[in-house]
Amino acid sequence: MAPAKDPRHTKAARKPIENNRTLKRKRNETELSTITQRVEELDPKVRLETFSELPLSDPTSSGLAASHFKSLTDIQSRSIPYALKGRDILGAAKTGSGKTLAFLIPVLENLYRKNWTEYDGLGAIVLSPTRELAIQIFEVLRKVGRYHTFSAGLVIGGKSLKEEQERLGRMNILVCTPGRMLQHLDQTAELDVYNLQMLVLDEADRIMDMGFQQTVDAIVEHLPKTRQTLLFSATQTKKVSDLARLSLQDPEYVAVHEAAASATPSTLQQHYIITPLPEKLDTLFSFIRSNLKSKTIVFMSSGKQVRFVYESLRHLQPGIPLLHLHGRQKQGGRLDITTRFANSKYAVLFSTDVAARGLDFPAVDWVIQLDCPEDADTYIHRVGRTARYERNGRAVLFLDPSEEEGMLKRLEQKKVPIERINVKAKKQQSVKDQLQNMCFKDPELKYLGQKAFISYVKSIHVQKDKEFIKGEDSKLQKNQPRALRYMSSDDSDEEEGEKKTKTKEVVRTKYDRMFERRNQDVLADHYSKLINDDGTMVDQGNGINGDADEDEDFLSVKRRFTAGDDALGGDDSDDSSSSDVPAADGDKPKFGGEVKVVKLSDAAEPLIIDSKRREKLLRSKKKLLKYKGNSTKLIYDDDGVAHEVYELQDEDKFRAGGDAQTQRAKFLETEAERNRVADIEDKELAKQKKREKKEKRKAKERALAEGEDGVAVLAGDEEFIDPFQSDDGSDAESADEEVPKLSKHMKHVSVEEEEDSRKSKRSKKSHKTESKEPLEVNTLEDLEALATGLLA
Ligand SMILES: Nc1ncnc2c1ncn2[C@@H]1O[C@H](COP(=O)(O)OP(=O)(O)OP(=O)(O)O)[C@@H](O)[C@H]1O
Repeated sequence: MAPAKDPRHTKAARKPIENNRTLKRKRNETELSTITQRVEELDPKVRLETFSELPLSDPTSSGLAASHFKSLTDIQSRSIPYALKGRDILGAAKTGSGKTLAFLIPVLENLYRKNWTEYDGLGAIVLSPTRELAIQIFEVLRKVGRYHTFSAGLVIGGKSLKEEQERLGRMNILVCTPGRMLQHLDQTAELDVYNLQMLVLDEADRIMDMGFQQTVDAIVEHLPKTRQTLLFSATQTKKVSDLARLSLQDPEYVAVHEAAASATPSTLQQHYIITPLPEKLDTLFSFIRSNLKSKTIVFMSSGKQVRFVYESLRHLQPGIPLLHLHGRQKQGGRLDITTRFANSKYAVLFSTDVAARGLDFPAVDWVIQLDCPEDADTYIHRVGRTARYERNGRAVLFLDPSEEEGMLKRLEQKKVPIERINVKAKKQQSVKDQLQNMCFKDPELKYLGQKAFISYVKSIHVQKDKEFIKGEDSKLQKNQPRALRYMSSDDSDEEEGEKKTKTKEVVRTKYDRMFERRNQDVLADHYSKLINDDGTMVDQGNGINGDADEDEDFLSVKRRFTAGDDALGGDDSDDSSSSDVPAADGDKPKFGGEVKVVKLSDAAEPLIIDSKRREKLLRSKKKLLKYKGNSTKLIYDDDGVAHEVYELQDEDKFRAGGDAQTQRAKFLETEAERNRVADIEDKELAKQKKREKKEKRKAKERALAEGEDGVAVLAGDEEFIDPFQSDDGSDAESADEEVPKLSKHMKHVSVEEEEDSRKSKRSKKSHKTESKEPLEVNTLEDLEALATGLLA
């Protein structure tokens, strides 16, 4: 007997399904053509008030409604119509004014109207300068784009390249950081950008500045020229050269705040206080104590500053949760911190400029700038973390007397209204004595203080705008260690010290005497290396100059150095003392130690070296090839003189091989095949090397485990972290893969500090033997949990 037919498969049953599909397709086609027509008819000069007035697709409209977005902000109503019409945009609007939707809606809509499907490949790239901001943009995209069928990916590193590579080929929209994007464009065969329709740069001025210059230029080289480009920032670049670099076509400049009285939100109250360097921590602590029911971000100039201030104040237990964020933390930890801060009602977040741009923490009450920002734009972005989207907020800038005039002038030029206020003397608390005691008791803290001081001096030294620091006296004063000053309990001593510095007399403060006592603690040696007899700083190997704690953001304060710049006196033969701290124009580096650059005089275009990490990267042959231009095939004649191929070839013979185009195509084809084969071999080789390395590491770990007797070894003097060891993150990737070890004596040490310590120890093999390695092994998660568990 023939089996009964599944009723769903009968002709009669199939018909309605097909009808449904056809109907749906027809509906979609009609919807598409209606929207397309509405977009064509849209007059971008007419100010619309609500999203419903815009010609948007159903999925976008539903996504906006589900996310409770109804009315348009100024920048949205002025830029979205142009962007929908396919125009390139230069969008500038105050912080917190809704720029993210101003570019995400056109991305979704323009791809939708083009009927973009998974088979069309990558349609749009959104670049963000930091990982945190990329994550945030991606979240907004997921929210408003939830009813679309596009696939979207977040490419920010932190995962294995391979894992990301496998997925990239299927993506329609990518939100990414420039470095990782370029890595994929260079290495991921599955990533095809030939069809790319849109490129978006959020915080465009930052992405276009010198920290990212090379990367962005290299990314753009990969992309098709005919595409739509959208640039957004609160502080926008209008430089023709920048626009040319991105091949912008007749861009529409939408500057919402250009005509406004101020460049910052009107709901933001801005003040500054004059607080000499030695009193900053007292003032900060007093401020925190008086604002326990607030959510505050405190910005500082470097990761080391952040760590020292965080550790110091944590020990003082001000009575509010403290968090800290800087670029050298692991990705997972950073994400955890931003999420915790976002979800906190009351907390203080100490941060570098990694959190200065774009981050949309809800309900931040105060932004404190403990260290003066490098320029007025950075000021604007930092204070923009509060008073977002019509909310109120307050910002206080701490200025050393030497910084007042210069900074105020720049803020005025940028239309930033700021008023001076004074600290109430009654509320001012001094924490000097407590900090001094803590530093005596806890060498870790003292060490952090020293590192913070070094990085502070360095941040002043590389400050682009030298006018901030006026006159030699103020420079001297500024260069005095904030952290070290806290170790002196005697104010009069300190003042005296300053006066004497001016008259070049040698003063022996209590603090000096303290360090003169030999073997007082593990840092005695380091201190004497650090401070010369005359009290000036000296560079020790990788000391000040090689001490690279910078996150991506910090790169931006460095001045540009082109390869082969004679004024630098670079010597590429010595890697060990290479530095990312450039000398003042035409000057010798201030703190001794030579500034080293890779010489690339034969580079096709000047190579910009603006960070140590970049310098290292560029030492790899593969990377360097990029700057050498295309190679040319040369043929030598009988006299050994090199000629271009065509010079020696007979024209008739050449023509016999077919026309130039065919020959070129043929040549490219054979070369591509050759490369493909070579590529496969290379990859196999790389895999094999990786396997061998892994096996070696495992064997080493096994040997170590067998040698352990379960007793933790306390680090002695010689094992202690050398402050002059570079922790520039050059081995960050390998460190990521390793299981961190925690020495039991380091009770309060943070995860990153532990990381630094491990790296230093690894590179200081001569100072220790295997058996002296700290024995307690934890997973990274354990360590992070431990670090966060230590929060006050
Ligand atoms: N049309 C809107 N209606 C209501 N809220 C909005 C609207 N557009 C944006 N927002 C909200 O305003 C806040 C700030 O938006 P967004 O982060 O896009 O600002 P921004 O201009 O990019 O700021 P920044 O310059 O600091 O990067 C967000 O919380 C966002 O949800």
